[in-house]
Amino acid sequence: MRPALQIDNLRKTYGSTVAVDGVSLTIAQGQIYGLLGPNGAGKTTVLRCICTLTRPDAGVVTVAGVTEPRAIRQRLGYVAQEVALDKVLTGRELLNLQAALYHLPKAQIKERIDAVLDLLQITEYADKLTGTYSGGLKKRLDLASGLLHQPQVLVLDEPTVGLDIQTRIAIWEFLRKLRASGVTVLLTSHYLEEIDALADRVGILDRGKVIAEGTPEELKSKVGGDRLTVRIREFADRQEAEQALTWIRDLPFVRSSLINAAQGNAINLVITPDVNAVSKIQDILSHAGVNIFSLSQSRPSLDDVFLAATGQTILDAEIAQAEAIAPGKKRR
Ligand SMILES: Nc1ncnc2c1ncn2[C@@H]1O[C@H](COP(=O)(O)OP(=O)(O)OP(=O)(O)O)[C@@H](O)[C@H]1O
Repeated sequence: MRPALQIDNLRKTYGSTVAVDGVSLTIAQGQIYGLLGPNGAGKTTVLRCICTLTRPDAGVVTVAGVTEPRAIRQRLGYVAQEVALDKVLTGRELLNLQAALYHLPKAQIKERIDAVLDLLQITEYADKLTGTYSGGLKKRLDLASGLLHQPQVLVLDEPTVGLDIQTRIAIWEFLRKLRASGVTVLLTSHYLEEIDALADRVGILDRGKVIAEGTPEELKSKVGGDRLTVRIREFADRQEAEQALTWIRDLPFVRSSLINAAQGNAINLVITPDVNAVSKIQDILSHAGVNIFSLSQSRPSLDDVFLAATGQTILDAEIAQAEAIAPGKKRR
């Protein structure tokens, strides 16, 4: 079957910054595809190139078989990370404006607006000013707006950032329903669990390149091993974590170890699965007089996939990026 979306060797630079460095992806119809990566990895730039809002320096974007920008826009809906809603308009007025921008046939406009309001369950708010909307309601209106012209592909940039957990789950459910109706969804997120829960396939971006691609299960099983996290205290200092690590890093079942600054200097171990590792480590550290705040074993996560490919966790990559932009200050 023809892919819903294909990107070949996309490249985009801003001055000396290479935002997207040769990205190629193929997304099958009716899938939810997740693009994961730390801040600054190039996710938004990839989406903007796909949606014809940014012209790439090189590469080809094909949406449902077409490459011409106007034809792409007809087949694709885009919901940006933050949409500046005009607060003096009602939801319905904004959708009418959007319908005009998409040149929807006049006879169909009311029916389409009613349909998307119903789909997003916001009919009762449609005639209220958007200035009074909550964050979740605004996002639903954005989604309604992106779906107004019945696109085959819906592209969403961080659709749940800043939303409370109930609203996030409601949006996940909605995206699953959309997939079931045959719409292809491409979304970015730096919430690992969101991509893991939602995406059929995932592309992990770092510094403008795809560093891993596949189903979440494939990617996680490829990195292999179980994860064991030891926390000496909730926020340990690095030195005491390093000291504790000397007691355990040479155990036969420990494959690799690191001290995770973003997790309060927790000790992260990759271990051979199916060993009684937790109790062994507990015994050794207790004998050594090392305090244990928590000790847990888990299967690899998508963050471990990122870690295996780049040597740092997504959060550490974001902290490093923030430091590079404004030394000594946090970006978010
Ligand atoms: N218009 C622009 N002008 C200059 N540099 C830009 C521009 N847009 C993006 N960049 C740079 O390109 C790189 C990739 O940015 P992009 O926004 O695509 O990343 P991202 O993964 O979406 O991150 P975020 O989650 O923070 O939006 C970053 O280094 C960013 O600073």
